[in-house]
Amino acid sequence: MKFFLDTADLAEIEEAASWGALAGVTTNPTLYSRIGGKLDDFHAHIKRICDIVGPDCPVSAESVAMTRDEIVRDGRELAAIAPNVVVKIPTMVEGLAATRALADEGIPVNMTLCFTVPQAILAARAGARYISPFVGRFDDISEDGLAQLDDVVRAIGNYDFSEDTVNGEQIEIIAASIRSANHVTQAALMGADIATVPFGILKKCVQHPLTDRGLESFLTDWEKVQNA
Ligand SMILES: O=P(O)(O)OC[C@H]1O[C@](O)(CO)[C@@H](O)[C@@H]1O
Repeated sequence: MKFFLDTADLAEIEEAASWGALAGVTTNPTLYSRIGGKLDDFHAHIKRICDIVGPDCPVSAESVAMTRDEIVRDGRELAAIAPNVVVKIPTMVEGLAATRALADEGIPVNMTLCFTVPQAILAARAGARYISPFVGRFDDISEDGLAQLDDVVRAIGNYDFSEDTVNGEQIEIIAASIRSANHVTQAALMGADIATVPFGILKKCVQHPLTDRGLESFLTDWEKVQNA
């Protein structure tokens, strides 16, 4: 499984990128608004993210347009920002149609707001390169977000979508709306290709109390060696 960072915060992206294990970034309108993002700076901001993570890390930037033609226009503009931009499009009829059009132009799409297996299969058939089932938001309505993610991973794994995607590339499932390190564990056990995680959760994925305790005792014992 790969780790993507789910944020629009440049400092968080810089720090996570410096850890050496970051494979991509996802943003959405809420995350951009949370950092005080302005409309006329949006493209420049996505470019800054692309520059930080480098050309091998996909950066998802979301279209908020509601019609096929507007989404396609938005998608082309977003894709022109940098070669690693992935256009994020909501799972809806106009979004599927726009995904097909963009995929046919070789532009990768991350189909977002995906909650069910039929939605995921339609996204795949429309040419999406990434599909983002939401875990936490499903839990929020007293459903089982992890079970739903598992269903999507298995259903997509049942078929060959290489004729549907850009250049026959393999579809990757992004476990999204991740709220805990355990969500990451379960997503990995299910075989989700990617988990996109907020910075706070990424830090929790690194930490463990036994690691801290073990480190403390190793340092204390090493002190003793030095003073022996
Ligand atoms: O439910 P949350 O925590 O707001 O997460 C929403 C999810 O939507 C996304 O836009 C999907 O990629 C991610 O940015 C995020 O993981």
